[in-house]
Amino acid sequence: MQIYCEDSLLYAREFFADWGQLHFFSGRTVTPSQLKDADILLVRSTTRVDAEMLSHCPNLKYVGTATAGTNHLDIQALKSRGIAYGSAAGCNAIAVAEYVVSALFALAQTQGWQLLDKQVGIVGAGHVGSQLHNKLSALGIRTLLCDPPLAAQGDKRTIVDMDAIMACDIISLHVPLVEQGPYSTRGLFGPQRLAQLSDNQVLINACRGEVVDNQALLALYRQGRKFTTVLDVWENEPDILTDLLPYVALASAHIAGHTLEGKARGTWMLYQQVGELLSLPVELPLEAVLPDPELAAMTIDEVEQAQLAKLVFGVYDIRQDDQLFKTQVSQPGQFEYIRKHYAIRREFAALQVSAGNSVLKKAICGLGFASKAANS
Ligand SMILES: NC(=O)c1ccc[n+]([C@@H]2O[C@H](COP(=O)([O-])OP(=O)(O)OC[C@H]3O[C@@H](n4cnc5c(N)ncnc54)[C@H](O)[C@@H]3O)[C@@H](O)[C@H]2O)c1
Ligand SMILES: O=C(O)[C@H](O)[C@H](O)COP(=O)(O)O
Repeated sequence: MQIYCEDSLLYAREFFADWGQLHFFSGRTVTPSQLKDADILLVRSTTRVDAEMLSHCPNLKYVGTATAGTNHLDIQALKSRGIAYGSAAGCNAIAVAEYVVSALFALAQTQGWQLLDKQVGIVGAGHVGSQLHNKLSALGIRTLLCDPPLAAQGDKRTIVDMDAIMACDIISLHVPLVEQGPYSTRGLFGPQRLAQLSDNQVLINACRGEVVDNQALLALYRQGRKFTTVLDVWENEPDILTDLLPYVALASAHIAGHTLEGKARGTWMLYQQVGELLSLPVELPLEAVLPDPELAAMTIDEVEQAQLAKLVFGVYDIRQDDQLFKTQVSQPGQFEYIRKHYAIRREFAALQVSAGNSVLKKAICGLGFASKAANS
């Protein structure tokens, strides 16, 4: 079996090498003819799989993306060719939620907030939005969820509309890129909605760049508007609007989901899908490939913002990504370079925390850290 795999799939060799001949390719530069022998095609978000590409691959039985987003796959073309396809929904939801948590603690320090005074509006209450809601709720931070498609499907949680979201102190976007229809998200934050933001509001985009109109954002900043933005994703990646950089409080190279666990889980989910599709033995558990974390255990004795910030930054400090991005990304090729050479980042669960009492332990575990037994 010929398995063609984008070179950014972590642990592809460990999971797939026993099942066939593995061939690696580079996502942005791959040409359809390179994939002509593929039985199985495994990608991440940087490989576009469209009708033209599929027309060169007569043997293709399965296309999988080790990512949550699927907007780089032409689902209609896959269906009309009868090719099975799959994604890794939820693989990196913890990673993105922890990116946002780190952003909130970083902004709280620079802007002098108490996070408990803030209300966070979460747009898109799927895997990422729900993780974020759970983590913030564990700390007692108030959240609102907006997800009209889920509301229409009868989701039992309280779902608010965009007017309620626009009144929140912090707005965090976690929707897929939807091009058309009643729930389209392209330009969800276009010139009008962006202009409604007041100078003390925060907008976070860690979903898809095209959900926020970057030119409109730049125009508002140039007019002197002062609201805060955190951008992990950008319109037209990798050729992004670098003029925006000086105005963005925290900026990064579409790495919100790039924890080791998130990437490994994505590849492992495709391993499960191919195994099931072709009745192959699925024997390798995810844990078998993950290295032990190198993080020391930490102790906390109070649910106090500065102590929590130390824990969060001990695992992931978004300010380092921001600094690297802002100093390097304007040079040619650097957006992709930063992504490809991203440092190893673990999830909060990799850090064992000793907490002083049961209330604290509940908050710490709810945020995602592992709890260290008092006597160990
Ligand atoms: N920056 C990153 O590294 C990164 C990592 C993971 C996911 N993402 C992006 O984030 C998106 C969300 O990820 P997820 O795993 O939570 O996906 P998901 O499918 O679990 O959840 C998305 C939610 O958005 C809702 N939604 C769709 N249209 C909406 C609209 N117009 N208004 C409000 N809600 C709407 C859906 O009903 C769904 O519940 C992905 O599609 C992907 O594009 C980015
Ligand atoms: O949709 C996703 O899962 C994320 O955007 C994902 O982290 C993108 O990462 P990439 O595939 O580009 O490495």
